[in-house]
Amino acid sequence: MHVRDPAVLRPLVILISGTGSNMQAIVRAAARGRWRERYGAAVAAVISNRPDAKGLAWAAQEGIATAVVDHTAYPSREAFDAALAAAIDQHDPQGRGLVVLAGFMRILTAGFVQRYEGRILNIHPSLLPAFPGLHTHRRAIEAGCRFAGATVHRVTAELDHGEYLEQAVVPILPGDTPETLAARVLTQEHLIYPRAIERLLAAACAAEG
Ligand SMILES: Nc1nc2c(c(=O)[nH]1)N[C@@H](CN(C=O)c1ccc(C(=O)N[C@@H](CCC(=O)O)C(=O)O)cc1)CN2
Ligand SMILES: NCC(=O)N[C@@H]1O[C@H](COP(=O)([O-])[O-])[C@@H](O)[C@H]1O
Repeated sequence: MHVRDPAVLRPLVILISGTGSNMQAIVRAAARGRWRERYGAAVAAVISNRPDAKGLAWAAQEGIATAVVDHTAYPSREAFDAALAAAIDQHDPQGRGLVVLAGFMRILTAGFVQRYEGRILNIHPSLLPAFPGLHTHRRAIEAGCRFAGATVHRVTAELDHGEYLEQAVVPILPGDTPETLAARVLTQEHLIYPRAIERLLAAACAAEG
């Protein structure tokens, strides 16, 4: 007898700009952790602002819906964000899911952030509040830091400023380059991002059923 898949009440729409290794870690964690059965959650789509994002092909091979909203095709941030929101809403028409930034490299407007009222997550490759913005690993090394890491946080209009949900710390080793440090941090990112998402899903289920 075919058992109907449980309804997806909480779609996860993942935004990427490149490799999408965090997206892949989330997809794997969702399957391994049976998020659909346990929380009514599933990765509904992977959307990129860059047509050449390698993560799109991986997601498509997994049978996940993909889309490109190319930021270079729009005259303003507001126009891009409006097109991005329309693409997201196709996969979460009830607005009950999460928008998961995973290596997504565009600053979102305040209007976009307000539209998703606290349902946008991001992973940032530093121990916030240290080193918001770009080139975090080079900056940490140049600052002589002994530790680096990553932060999962809620997205606000202010860059890399929202509530922290998870953090991971790694040592900066003698001779580290931005590339060697990035690889060490990325390993931890792949652990804390799925963990943060699952905690939010479990809490939402407990609160809403
Ligand atoms: N409103 C917000 N938007 C975004 C946030 C946020 O916290 N609030 N997080 C970022 C992710 N991010 C760091 O974690 C980040 C991404 C991109 C940039 C940036 O300067 N982008 C440039 C373009 C860079 C490029 O295309 O390579 C830009 O948008 O002009 C800074 C931080 C995602 N959005
Ligand atoms: N400011 C955003 C940012 O720098 N995000 C960073 O992009 C890298 C690649 O992610 P990916 O392998 O998941 O595409 C990750 O280290 C992520 O923290």
